[in-house]
Amino acid sequence: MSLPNIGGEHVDGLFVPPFPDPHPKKSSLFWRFVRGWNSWIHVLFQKSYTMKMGEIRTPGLHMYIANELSLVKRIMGDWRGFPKHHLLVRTLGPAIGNSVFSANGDDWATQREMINPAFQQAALGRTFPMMRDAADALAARIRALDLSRPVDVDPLMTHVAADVIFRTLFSLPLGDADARRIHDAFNWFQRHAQSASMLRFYRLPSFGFFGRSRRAAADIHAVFAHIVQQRLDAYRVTGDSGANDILASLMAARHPTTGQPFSFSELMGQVSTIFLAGHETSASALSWALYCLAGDLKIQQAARNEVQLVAGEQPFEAEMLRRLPVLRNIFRETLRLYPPVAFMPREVSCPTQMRDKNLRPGAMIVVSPWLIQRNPEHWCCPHAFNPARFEDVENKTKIREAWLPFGAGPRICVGAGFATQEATVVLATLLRAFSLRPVPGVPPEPVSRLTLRPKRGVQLYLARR
Ligand code: HEM
Repeated sequence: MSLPNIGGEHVDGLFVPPFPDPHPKKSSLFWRFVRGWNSWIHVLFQKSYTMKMGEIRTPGLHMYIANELSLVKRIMGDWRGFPKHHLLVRTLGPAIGNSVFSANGDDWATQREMINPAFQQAALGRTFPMMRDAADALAARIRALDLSRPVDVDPLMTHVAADVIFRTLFSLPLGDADARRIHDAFNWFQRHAQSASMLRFYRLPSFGFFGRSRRAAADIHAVFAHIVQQRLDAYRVTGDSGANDILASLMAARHPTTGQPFSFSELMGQVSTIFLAGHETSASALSWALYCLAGDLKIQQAARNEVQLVAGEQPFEAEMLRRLPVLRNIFRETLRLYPPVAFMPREVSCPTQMRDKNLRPGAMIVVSPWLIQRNPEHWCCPHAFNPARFEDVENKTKIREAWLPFGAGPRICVGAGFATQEATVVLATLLRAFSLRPVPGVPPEPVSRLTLRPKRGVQLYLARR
């Protein structure tokens, strides 16, 4: 059961996009189960947004939420003391195995060291033309649609984000059929993984949900397993990685002490992680950014003017992106309002005191960008879409500490620079080619499972320019 959305309208000259109206009081165990079945953000109540630390008990889990910024810093900075929670690791297992997103301790540190080079500045520069090609292919796909009707931009954003990852991982564009297969399979995976998690939190049998999430994950793997196998076989024979892409960098990576490369199954784990962590999140951010731009025509026009001033009708170049501050702030503000990873669960590894609470080993402690980034103590008019807030130099420290859509500390998103470059080129391409208008009466509804997505897509009118 979901709460009514509020927002989707202008208040005091600012566009307030939709979010679930928080419950006045903490719900009972039963209602938390019912609401959490589909979406974590629908379990929240009013005080969740301002409390420093909260506590929730279910039959199978003792959970805390840490909102106070000093606690957030402590938790996110201590990757040994607060590893990824084993329930999250188990939920993600079928999709990403033991890879850099889910590993803990020294194993994580080694994996991170091995994948870092694929995302460094030089590598990012190499990926730019592939991102631009994917953005151009997206604009062509949209031009071929019947634009007299509303368009659901969400599957289009999933397609372009998956295409960007496909091109940068494998130097190959992603076909329409595979894009659809991935979109459907990951939605299916998220739905069943969410249900399986809720059942575990309540110590209930998983009723086959875990098995169904495994099948969905296998469907996604089938799209690229043969590519990884062929490239690895050729690399093992010739020593030639065959291209200058992320897969080449992963095949060339060596364990810092043993000198061993990733095995095929380790490589599949890293590729799946990069593929899923990299496209779901970016797709979500892009869909919400387009919705917010459609909701505020003035901001939309300001961003378009900036793009036109910097690039005119020329093809985009990487250096141009640095000269698009309005667009960059639109992306930041979208990630503030709709952080694709809304909750980051960690595990308490040894007895710990936090505020007035004694945390026991095994408890889950959650840091939530969704809550912190909508807390009125950190952000003025927290639910309003106001990209200009990021220009406020007086608030720089607060912005740095209370804005964490990419996480924080040593486990911060390895793809943050990649995602920013990708979103900027996709949004700039679309703003130059189309104008965007909302469809009255159908505001999107955010739901939060593994990632935060619009429940029934994002319907917009797009018109050629
Ligand atoms: C808007 C887009 C993105 C957002 C909001 C985002 C968000 C995040 C967050 C919050 C984390 C940390 C999770 C935690 O600490 O529990 C994370 C980790 C990660 N992200 Fe992203 N991400 C985005 C795009 C990408 C892209 C494009 C890639 C790769 C191409 C990527 C790859 C990863 C990986 C591999 C990790 C695990 C890092 C580690 O644990 O060492 N992400 N991301």
